[in-house]
Amino acid sequence: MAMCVASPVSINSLSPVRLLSSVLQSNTKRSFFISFKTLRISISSSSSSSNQRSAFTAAASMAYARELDVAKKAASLAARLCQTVQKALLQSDVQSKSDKSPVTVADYGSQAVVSLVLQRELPFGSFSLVAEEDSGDLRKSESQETLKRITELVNDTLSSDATYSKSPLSEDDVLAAIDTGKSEGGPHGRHWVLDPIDGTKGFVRGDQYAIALALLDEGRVVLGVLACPNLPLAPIGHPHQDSVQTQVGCLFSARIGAGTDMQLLHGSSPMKVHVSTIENPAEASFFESFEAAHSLHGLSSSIAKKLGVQAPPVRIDSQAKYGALARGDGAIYLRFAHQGYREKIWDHAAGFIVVTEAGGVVADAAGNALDFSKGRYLDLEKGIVVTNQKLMPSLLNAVRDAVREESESASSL
Ligand SMILES: Nc1ncnc2c1ncn2[C@@H]1O[C@H](COP(=O)(O)O)[C@@H](OP(=O)(O)O)[C@H]1O
Ligand SMILES: [Mg+2]
Ligand SMILES: [Mg+2]
Ligand SMILES: [Mg+2]
Repeated sequence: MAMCVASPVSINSLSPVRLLSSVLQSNTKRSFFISFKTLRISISSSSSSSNQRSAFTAAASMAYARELDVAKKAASLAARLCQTVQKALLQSDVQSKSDKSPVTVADYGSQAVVSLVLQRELPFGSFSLVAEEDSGDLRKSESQETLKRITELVNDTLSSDATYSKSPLSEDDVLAAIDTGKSEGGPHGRHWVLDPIDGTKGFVRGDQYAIALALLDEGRVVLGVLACPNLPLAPIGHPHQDSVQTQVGCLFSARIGAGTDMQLLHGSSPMKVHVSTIENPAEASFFESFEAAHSLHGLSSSIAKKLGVQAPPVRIDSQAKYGALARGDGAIYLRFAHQGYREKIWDHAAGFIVVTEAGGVVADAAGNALDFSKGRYLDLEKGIVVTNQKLMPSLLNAVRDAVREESESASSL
């Protein structure tokens, strides 16, 4: 039996994505001694390929598991804060950002809670967070009351978890936590990606919203969590569904290579979910934004018509659409922003992995994979389309034809 010298590999210096492929590619007279927190694998040069395969399986089953648990905890606590605010939403809790989009005390509070939980529970290495909100407006003198309210909400939420019972945070602590979200992301290292409330307009209306948290490692989305406090456990978008009594509040979670789970937001065991297996577009239903300002409803309806989709669109806010699609409620999600709008990575990263790990495909309108490694924005060809593997080719054909017709009719005007 060959004697081997172990060469340690740190999780901080090598991502599990690259680490796993280096385990598989190794055929030299070396051994790999991989140590990252809970995982220790030793492979000698005499290992059979089946040993290598089981090492791979062990590594794959463990990679990012701790990070996913912490992400679920962070998003669940943030959801608790959002639910408290949505129940008693006051007009003073809604402000307008410089781009005129709404932001509530819950958006800020949720971002602070997620940042604090991630930093406390994963203290090793550097911390990078790409998140939607920043504290600029909160530091203005007219925002003193708002900041006080956010700080109370953050302290109340954290103290509801036994782990964080003591030591209340100051207003400065909360501002600092919000501002950890200023990272630019990019193709190297690890970056958390957070939308503290996705679908703020839905949240303010009392409708759907999501807390969306993902982790990028070397430019790839490796895990994602969607907390959807108002999403029913029963399928949405089906006829007569409104009359069905159902529990509300779903938590979706996905890890690269490990599938997608769904559970009740505040309890229940996770169960695996899968996208719809529908192959005939006539049987498919499709999701789009509730807000016409966020997506061209006319273009979606012309695509649906070309495909032969019979059912009317299901319009709901937020990445709850990705969650619903991941469990097969509908088969297609279409999103075509108005000219000049640039999609942000936090609006799609968590939804992307929740759908892809459930067997779905997410692409731009030209069929390209989404690239989350370019910083805070996604570079896209026209729009985002999501469906199962079988329907994607015909969906892309319909998109191409509808987009061409739209530009022809615009140029003939
Ligand atoms: N003109 C526009 N076109 C496309 N998306 C827009 C938009 N204005 C805002 N958005 C994004 O649409 C998100 C909501 O998506 P949806 O329509 O699926 O609910 C918003 O997230 P926030 O609510 O986090 O700001 C915001 O980032
Ligand atoms: Mg916003
Ligand atoms: Mg958003
Ligand atoms: Mg948001």
